[in-house]
Amino acid sequence: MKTALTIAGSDSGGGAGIQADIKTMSALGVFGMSVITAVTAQNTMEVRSVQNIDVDIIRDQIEAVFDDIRVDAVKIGMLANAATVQVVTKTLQKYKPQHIVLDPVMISKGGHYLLQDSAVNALIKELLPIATLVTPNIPEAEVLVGNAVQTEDDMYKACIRLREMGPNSVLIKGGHLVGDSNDLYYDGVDFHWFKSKRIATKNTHGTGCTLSSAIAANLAKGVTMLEAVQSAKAYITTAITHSLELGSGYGPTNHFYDLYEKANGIKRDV
Ligand SMILES: Nc1ncnc2c1ncn2[C@@H]1O[C@H](COP(=O)(O)OP(=O)(O)OP(=O)(O)O)[C@@H](O)[C@H]1O
Ligand SMILES: Cc1ncc(CO)c(N)n1
Repeated sequence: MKTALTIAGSDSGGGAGIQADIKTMSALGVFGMSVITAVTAQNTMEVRSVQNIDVDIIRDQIEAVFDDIRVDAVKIGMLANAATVQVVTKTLQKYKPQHIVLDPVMISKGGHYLLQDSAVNALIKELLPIATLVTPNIPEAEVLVGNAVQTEDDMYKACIRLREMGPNSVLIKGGHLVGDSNDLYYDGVDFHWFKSKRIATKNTHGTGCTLSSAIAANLAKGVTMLEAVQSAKAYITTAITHSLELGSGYGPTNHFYDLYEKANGIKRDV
């Protein structure tokens, strides 16, 4: 069985973070493993409090997995602070996984900081250069490139700038723009739009986590990056279409695999 490792924060509400990642990996038939960087007390409405995990146990979790189990792809989400960014980078450099999908999580939908401002530099200087793919949303892309990203033309420019910062490829997600929900991919040679109509729902908690985990799961199965992003976009679109009316805030996406299978005529390959 193919495997994927998520390095991210826990969301007690189950819609984002580690929980969304492992649900996505399982739905796509990949064995999910986790390194927890922070524990958030969170629901569909808010992040109430956060306990960051000590860097020693973060390093130990990564080593425990890699020293024993084959890791076909890594997904990185919430990293909380600069010390965590540094220990994750250093430990991954030791094991050199083939695929690292970096979702540069910064702020929750409710406005809570999930990455300290002081950690952004470390993320740019240390982690971006070892990423196979970086998947910022619009506000994250703006922070990383240092200027506004509001139009399609801005998205092209930001992709080029982000690629110069070191990752092999870039996917800027358009979920935060008005109009359709189109994501722009760039690998240094070609641009590619992954398009979907905007689905009229407030239940989009964890969409970024789900998308990046689906990409990592697909890469673990050995498809190309373009194919991995293409089918992950189909997966997230189905998961949002059938998102769940749970809680009073931003409800979670739906990882019921049969929906994805039916919507896309795809058969489970495990
Ligand atoms: N209302 C929507 N309809 C269709 N697709 C959407 C919608 N909202 C987001 N998406 C898609 O979901 C994926 C995640 O994008 P988004 O910009 O929401 O990420 P994010 O802000 O990092 O998510 P989060 O922080 O909740 O995990 C992208 O492929 C985006 O196009
Ligand atoms: C733990 C965690 N990671 C990521 C996000 C972003 O959706 C969140 N809300 N919580």
